[in-house]
Amino acid sequence: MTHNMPNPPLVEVVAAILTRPDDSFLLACRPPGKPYAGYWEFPGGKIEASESALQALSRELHEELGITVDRAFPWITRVFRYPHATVRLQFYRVAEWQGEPIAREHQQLAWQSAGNITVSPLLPANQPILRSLMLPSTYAITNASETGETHSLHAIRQALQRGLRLLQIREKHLTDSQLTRYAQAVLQLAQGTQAKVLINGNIALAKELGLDGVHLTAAQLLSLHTRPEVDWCGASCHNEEELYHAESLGIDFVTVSPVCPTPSHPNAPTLGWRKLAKLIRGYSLPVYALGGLMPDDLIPAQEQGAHGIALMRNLCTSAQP
Ligand SMILES: Nc1nc2c([nH]c(=O)n2[C@H]2C[C@H](O)[C@@H](COP(=O)(O)OP(=O)(O)OP(=O)(O)O)O2)c(=O)[nH]1
Repeated sequence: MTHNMPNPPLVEVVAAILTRPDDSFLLACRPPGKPYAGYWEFPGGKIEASESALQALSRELHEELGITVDRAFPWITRVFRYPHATVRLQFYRVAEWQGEPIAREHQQLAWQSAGNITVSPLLPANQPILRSLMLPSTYAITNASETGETHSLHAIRQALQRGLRLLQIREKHLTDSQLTRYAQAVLQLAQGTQAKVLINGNIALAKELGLDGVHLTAAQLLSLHTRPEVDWCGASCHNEEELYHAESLGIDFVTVSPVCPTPSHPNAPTLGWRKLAKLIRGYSLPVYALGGLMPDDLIPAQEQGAHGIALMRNLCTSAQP
């Protein structure tokens, strides 16, 4: 005889990433009397039946921290199974608020940095969130095939000086030995900076040169059954199937493209902002919008739920990491 175990209830939760200009974000310690008391979490709480996620976010942040949310963007959504319940956590990045956060529920508060968390323990669901928060908002992609290597390396040097923190080497026209030399030159520029250097498609070369990781093409992504063993792994996605596969492999982040018309893929139908938003709503991985974008497109991309933007041609003019 088989027993059908009832599905645990799905609890809808909203949580806030409140970030200061130095990129530190606020964590709160769960007060005594709640499940997981003493664990650190992002401020937030359950969405009530009558509320939208955004309304719940505003209410919770007012109750817990005494602040008024002015502007918040949807970010990532993660489902996590606790023994007592399954929670769907909708994370929002709160871009603007009024007031200084104070602990209105006598909970401890701490501003933390993704690479250097000094409080513990964290709620178990939050570990992947911290990894996502290590990703910068701009992802640069090299374009030496169009500009020539000298110009490309010059642009990369300038972008690194301005604080670029994530870079993909994508040079499909180079021979193996040319690509190795170019990648070594990029690596040398990035040495001593905070930048992570990934390479498009070539897992073996990423390992051989000690790069920070690999960026999978969509075809390569679909052909894989396990995540490549590299520190950081991104993937190119264009549709639901690819997004789903990236999620199931435990990829760190994806690009979704093409959002706008771009010379590198002149005949590809573009998504536009609305379709991008629809495609990534409720998605669990950070998304970089890609295709024909300018640095000024960062806020529109984040308003649609993207983590940031990926830039190829407009790398030189990118002001922000
Ligand atoms: N606020 C918040 N909750 C989280 C995070 N990570 C995580 O797994 N959770 C889980 C823990 C809880 O099971 C659920 C949030 O429920 P809660 O009990 O804090 O909700 P609440 O503030 O509305 O409190 P209450 O109605 O139970 O008094 O989501 C996080 O970063 N922030």
